[in-house]
Amino acid sequence: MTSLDGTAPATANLLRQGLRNIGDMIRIEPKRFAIGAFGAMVNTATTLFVSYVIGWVVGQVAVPAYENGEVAVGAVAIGVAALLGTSVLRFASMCARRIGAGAMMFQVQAHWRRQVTRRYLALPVSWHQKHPTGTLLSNANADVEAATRPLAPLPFAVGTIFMIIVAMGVFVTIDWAIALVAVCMFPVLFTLNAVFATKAAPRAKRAQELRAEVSAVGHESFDGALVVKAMGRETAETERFTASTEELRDAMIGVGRLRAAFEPAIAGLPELGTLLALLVGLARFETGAMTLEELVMVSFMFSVLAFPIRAIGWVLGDLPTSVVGRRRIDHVLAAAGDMEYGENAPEHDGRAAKLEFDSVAYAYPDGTEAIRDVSFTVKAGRTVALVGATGSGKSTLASLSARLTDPTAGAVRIDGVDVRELTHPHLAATCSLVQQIPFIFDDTVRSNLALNRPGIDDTRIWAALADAGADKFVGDLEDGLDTEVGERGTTLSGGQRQRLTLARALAGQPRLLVLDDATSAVDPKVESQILSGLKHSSDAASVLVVAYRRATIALADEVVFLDGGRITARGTHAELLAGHQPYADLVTAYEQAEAEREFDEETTA
Ligand SMILES: Nc1ncnc2c1ncn2[C@@H]1O[C@H](COP(=O)(O)OP(=O)(O)OP(=O)(O)O)[C@@H](O)[C@H]1O
Repeated sequence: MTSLDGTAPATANLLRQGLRNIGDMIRIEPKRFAIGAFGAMVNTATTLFVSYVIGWVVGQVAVPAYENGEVAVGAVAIGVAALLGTSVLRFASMCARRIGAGAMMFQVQAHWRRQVTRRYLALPVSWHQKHPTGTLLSNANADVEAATRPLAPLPFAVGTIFMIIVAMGVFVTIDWAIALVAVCMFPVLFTLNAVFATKAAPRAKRAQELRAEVSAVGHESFDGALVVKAMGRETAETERFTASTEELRDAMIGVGRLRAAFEPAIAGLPELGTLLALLVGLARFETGAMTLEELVMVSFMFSVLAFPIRAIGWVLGDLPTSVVGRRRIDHVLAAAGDMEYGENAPEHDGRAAKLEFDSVAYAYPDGTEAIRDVSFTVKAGRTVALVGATGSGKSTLASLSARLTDPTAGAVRIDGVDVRELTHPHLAATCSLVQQIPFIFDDTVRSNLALNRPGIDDTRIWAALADAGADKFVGDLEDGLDTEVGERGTTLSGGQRQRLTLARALAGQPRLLVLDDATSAVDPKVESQILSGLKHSSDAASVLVVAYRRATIALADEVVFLDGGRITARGTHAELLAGHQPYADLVTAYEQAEAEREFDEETTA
């Protein structure tokens, strides 16, 4: 596909793209498609055979009975046996058709969903920042379902095409005039489809966009449910959601109306064909060009074609939506900006790692220059505090340390190796970033800490909990490590959640720990205990900590002071306090804010 942005495909391309999409999906699930298509073909063959049997019974039983008044019992028995046998075969083949179609569709859906989510995980943070979660959910659900919609009726439609080909062969051998009537049906069928596709494609595109929008609005409203409630914005949020769902409803009704006009027209075609075939057949019968048996058989064939031909209408009717869905999936799959990992996994002795920033600059995709010419080192086993006013670039530096993103200039090195050269497992095992907003999975405490990483047993989990100051509260939980913590850890306090995410990082025994304001919700005394414990433990990791509290900052071996994305001062806390006024002002302001907060808490308690 040339365009990957989910735009409405031109009508001329739609059929080609839709068929290519179907071809791709058949290549994904050839066996299940083969089962469904084989079932459909056997089913249509039995349907055609019934036409033949009925024609034969009319010729061998009904006509002699009418003319001579005698019933040929043997012929009746053969007819009944043939009809019963084909009924059994029809039942079995219909099962194969339906099972093959359903299994194929769900397998292909699972395939696309895996591809899309794998891609999401490979794409950089900058890509995710531009794509709302609701839209991503819509890509993985609504778009995947839209792309695979033609698969449900596909084997039936393939069987129908087979049926038409066989029927055409029969018509041609019986009489050219009857064959002509059948042939005339197909140009009408394709003209109808072209008209439908022209009108449906832009509507289908809009409907898929709106599905994504509804999903994004819904996700945001549910995610921010507490803010919505606290601010009394329920009505406004409901109206916002209602507006987008109503637009989606109208778009879907628009597509439905078109289908409602298209499908009956397709279904009506064979009925018209049957009528025409009867008229032409009668005329040909009277001239002696056709026998009565042939006339009955041909009329019956036209009438049994009426229903299956709808399956072609269903597939064609789903094509515009499926092409739009597939384009939206391809848009995700083709998204660029992968973070390639290197091949280097240097040997180490398990002791703390050295982190080095060498003339690092970073600009966000929108052009905001967050970091400029930053150089400093966190020596092995040392603690460095990053201090700076809001927006000075602290979180950006923390993200660069853990390689959530790459610098636009300069290099970040761990133990002297550029982080871009390290393998992903090596980097993940070496460096742990703990962010201010903790993310807790809807699972047990144990699973949240271990995250299926090898070698993390209960002993290590309890040790990590102790280092993070979380062992006591986890020990007090009714089910201990087996306690389910709810979605995003809703059953825990903010400070408890932060301590669990810190313990999760520590359980992996990283050699470099990056704390981005990761203990802000923890009591200041406990925070100091945790950080001084980390600093003094025997297997101490190097620590880069974004800090706001004086006690935390004072624990650091060195302070790096950031202003507007640049380092404007470095030294110990005492040196900067005495010699760098902007630093002294900021730390004093932090201290006052902290004192006021504590006073407020004490007076409200
Ligand atoms: N996703 C983003 N896209 C564009 N600009 C961003 C993005 N994230 C941060 N910035 C900008 O980069 C600069 C540095 O932001 P950063 O979050 O690193 O600062 P910070 O020192 O951690 O701030 P705070 O103390 O408020 O957390 C700011 O000007 C900010 O507006």
